[in-house]
Amino acid sequence: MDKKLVRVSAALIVKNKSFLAALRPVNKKLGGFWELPGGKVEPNEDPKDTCIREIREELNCNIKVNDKITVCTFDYPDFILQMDVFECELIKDNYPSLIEHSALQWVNAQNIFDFKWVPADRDFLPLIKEKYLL
Ligand SMILES: Nc1nc2c([nH]c(=O)n2[C@H]2C[C@H](O)[C@@H](COP(=O)(O)OP(=O)(O)OP(=O)(O)O)O2)c(=O)[nH]1
Repeated sequence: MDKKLVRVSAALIVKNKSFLAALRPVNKKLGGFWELPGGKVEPNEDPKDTCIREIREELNCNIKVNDKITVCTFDYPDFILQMDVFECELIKDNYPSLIEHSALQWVNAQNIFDFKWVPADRDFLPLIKEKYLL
């Protein structure tokens, strides 16, 4: 049987040459790995709107979504991921809250590869480091 294609939108929330990473809870799929905040695109939803909605749900804050950085495709054992990654910024006076994740962390050029990232994200982190953190 063909694997299911799962469409996801992820937010690279950039601030002062750092971006926000979130730790997936251990009881979830890919638990204990770090990811970009975001989630599944709903039917007929614009992927940019997915980012805005998910960041409100997961971090209780408002973001502005800028350009698409990359589309990441990854073949997981049980599904195929197709994830749009957008450059985002926090709207003034918005601060992320820990709601659905186990931890949040600002990541910079020095510590980016110290985190245990979800497998799909490992592919595009060098690009992010070069473009946004240096
Ligand atoms: N948000 C996010 N998801 C990612 C990233 N990299 C990556 O492989 N994924 C995967 C993990 C999940 O399988 C899927 C995102 O969907 P989700 O956030 O709704 O996942 P979930 O496990 O919380 O949801 P569910 O299946 O329990 O409903 O994409 C990433 O950087 N950010």
